[in-house]
This record gives sequence, C-alpha cells and structure tokens, in this order.
Amino acid sequence: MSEAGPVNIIMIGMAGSGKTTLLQRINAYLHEKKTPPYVVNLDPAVAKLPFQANIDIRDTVDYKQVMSEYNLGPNGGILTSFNLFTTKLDQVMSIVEKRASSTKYFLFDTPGQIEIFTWSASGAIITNTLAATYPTVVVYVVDTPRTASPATFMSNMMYACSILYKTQLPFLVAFNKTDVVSHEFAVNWMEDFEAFQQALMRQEEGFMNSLMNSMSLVLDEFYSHLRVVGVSAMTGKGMDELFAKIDEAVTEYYDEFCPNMEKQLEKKREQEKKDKEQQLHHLMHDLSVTDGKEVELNKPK
Ligand SMILES: Nc1nc2c(ncn2[C@@H]2O[C@H](COP(=O)(O)OP(=O)(O)OP(=O)(O)O)[C@@H](O)[C@H]2O)c(=O)[nH]1
Repeated sequence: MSEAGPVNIIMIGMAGSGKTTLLQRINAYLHEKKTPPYVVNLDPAVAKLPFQANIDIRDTVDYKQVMSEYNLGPNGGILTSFNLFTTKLDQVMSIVEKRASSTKYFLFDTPGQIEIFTWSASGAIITNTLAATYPTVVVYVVDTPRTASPATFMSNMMYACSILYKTQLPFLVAFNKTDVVSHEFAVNWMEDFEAFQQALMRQEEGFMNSLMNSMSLVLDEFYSHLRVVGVSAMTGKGMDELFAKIDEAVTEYYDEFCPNMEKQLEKKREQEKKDKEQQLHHLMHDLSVTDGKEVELNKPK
C-alpha cells in the first residue's frame, strides 16, 4: 500500500437519503478540480443514474430477470444480483489497479436497501477487498430533514454506529439536504447530552423515552470520535468541508486501520501455524498408534 494511492469512497445510507445525488455532486466537484473520479454503481435496482458510471452492476446482472429466474421478491432479487456481481470482483479490482496511477478517487454507490450492502457476505467481501488495497472511507449519508425528530435521529445514529463497528473503516457522517434543514440541531444533540434529553422529553413518552435515554448514553462514546459534516447534494454546499473530512479519514486509514489490519493478519497467520502444528502432531500420533500396521479403511457398502 502506498500513501500516494487513490482513495475509495463508499456511499452508504437509508433509501432516499440522497446517496446517488450526493455522489453526482462529488463527481461534478472532482471534475471541476480536474481530478475526475472513477464511478462504480453497485445498485442493481436503480432506475436512472444522474451520471455515467464507469462500471455498472446493471451491465452484468438484470435484477428483474434474476427475480423471475430464481422466483424471488424484489429484495431477494437485489441481494442475489449483488452476490452474482461479487463473483466478478476480481475483474473490478484489476480495473481499479490499472487506473490507480491516473485516478485519485473511486466512488461506489450502494443499494438503497442498506442492509443488502452492510449485512451481506458480499458487502463485507467488497469492503474488505477495497480496504486491503487502497484507503477506503465510508460516507454515511443522512437525510437531515427526516432525522429532525429524536426517535429517527437515534435510530439513524444506531445504524451508523453498527456499520462503523462492522466495517471498522474510517467513517464520516454526511448530513445531507441542509438546504432544507440545517444539521446544527444534530451536532448540538451529539455534543450536548442534556439538549438531546430535553428534545426527547418534549416529543417522546414512557417506554420510548427511557429506551432512547439509555441508547443515547451508549452512543456518547461513538459521537466523541465521529466525523460529521453538513452538505447539500442539491446546492453543492459543504463540499470543501466534506473533502477535508475525507482527508482526515485517509490519515486515520494509514495511522489506525492499516496497523490494526496488519495485527489481525499476523494473529491469523499464527493461528494457522498453530493449527498446522496440531494437525501434524495428531498425524504423528496416529502413525505411532498404528505402529507401521496397515490402517483398515472403511469399505464402501
Ligand atoms: N432538497 C434536497 N433534496 C435532495 C438532496 N439530495 C437528494 N435530494 C432528493 O432526495 C431524493 C432521493 O435522492 P437519491 O439521490 O435518489 O437518494 P438515494 O439515497 O440514492 O436513494 P435510493 O437509491 O433509493 O437509496 C431525490 O428526490 C433527490 O432529488 C439535497 O441535498 N437537497
């Protein structure tokens, strides 16, 4: 891994949060900066893209055909298409490697059904493969106006938190649609626990109130390390700040993610070595038990 390598940016977020629109905004921003990105669409069900994807999952699999062929519903069709595409990931990676010297950013749009990417084996294979090759940053897109109530804010943050812990990748939250509602309330709730509690008491009652109170205590630790930026995919507001946070996330990739990954690999290698030694030990033991006599194998009936 070289520090001059390109950066993979993976857009993740709830359906309708504005992933595709924000990706298009980033695309335009990078074209303006004379560093055109390489764009990969991983959403098999998107009807129309506002940009020309360099690699498009829809060119490889037709999710409607997959649905009828395997007798699946829409989500099953999207997941199966996604799995089928992942079998060709080596081809995507060879393109990424070929383009690495001339492209600074690779952008990945993911399906609106967020769990298809975040909780599937294929999603993990894609993120792990990308992160093992070049700095990879997750941009978690939030629909700010729809997150203005404490309950939706809390569930969105819990989701973001679970994705961070699952991927372990440098992460940032992009509060989108700030042309409609400013994200200041969210920053305030993250920084000031009492402000969140007051908002909670105004809107939620009973069980929900105490549940969210406990959850917000858990999230406190998550907030303290979280990178947050307010953007508008529609107007382009916040793009410089977004890229400043992406730069910070890339630094985290080299300073924290890579050494951790190296430690985990070392642990895995040690375990494999131990397993091999144990297998060899068992084999030697079995050989000495049979004491040179021919071992009788089960005959097929
Ligand atoms: N006002 C405003 N609307 C936005 C913004 N970003 C996206 N939208 C609108 O939000 C809607 C959803 O945007 P998409 O980009 O399709 O969202 P998505 O997350 O890719 O959606 P899925 O593919 O279904 O997951 C569209 O109507 C966009 O025009 C923004 O910054 N401001």
